[in-house]
Amino acid sequence: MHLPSDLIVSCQALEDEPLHSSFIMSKLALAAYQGGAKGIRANSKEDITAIKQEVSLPVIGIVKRNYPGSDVYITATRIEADELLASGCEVIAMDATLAKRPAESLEELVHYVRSAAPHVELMADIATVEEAVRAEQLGFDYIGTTLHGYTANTVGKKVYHDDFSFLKEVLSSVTAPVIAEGNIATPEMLKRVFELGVYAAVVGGAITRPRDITRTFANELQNARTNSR
Ligand SMILES: CC(=O)N[C@H](C=O)[C@@H](O)[C@H](O)[C@H](O)COP(=O)(O)O
Repeated sequence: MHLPSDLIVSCQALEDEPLHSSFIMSKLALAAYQGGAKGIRANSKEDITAIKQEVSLPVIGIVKRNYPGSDVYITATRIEADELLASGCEVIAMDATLAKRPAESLEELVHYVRSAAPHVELMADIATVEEAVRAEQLGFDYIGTTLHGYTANTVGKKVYHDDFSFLKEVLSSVTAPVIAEGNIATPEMLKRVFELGVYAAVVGGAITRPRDITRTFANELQNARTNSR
């Protein structure tokens, strides 16, 4: 397996984010590496190429792109898969929800990548247990909880709710390695998901999105001031 059973740090900043820059993502990846990350998750061929010049960690690659008429935006079609195949990433992650896709079916996309690059592993970004089970049937190498809380039928849910009850359900429903991803906000949460039996965990915003981190501090202060009035 390309990914170690360890901490993976997501280094992503979209166009509307202040750190949007492949150079900055490469330095965030370096900081993550120096801090102890054993893998990186990154968006776009450009970012992955820059990151690969800075660190030699395995990379989970995605391409986020919106298509009209579909909610699927993480590696939605073979166009994005081709970009990732050219990026040199070790693992390609893709939306593996049951949502309507803009082009080929999930099964076709898996088959396409498998035939084009048998050495590249596949991670399924799922939102429900049903999707996790289907992803296992389709032969994904890893199943990630990435999209739980981000699809129409799971909106508002968080992976950590109820002592990670969704994660526990996924873990008991599949035998493929499970990756906890989404809203892991503290080292204690990271420790907990490994206790529960995940193979690996991806932490993003809590480490690499300073605007969001600042907001948590600012909001806490704001709330304290409001409550003391
Ligand atoms: C839902 C979606 O599009 N998630 C994306 C997937 O790659 C990223 O924006 C997240 O940062 C990543 O999943 C890590 O999660 P968090 O940043 O919460 O630790």
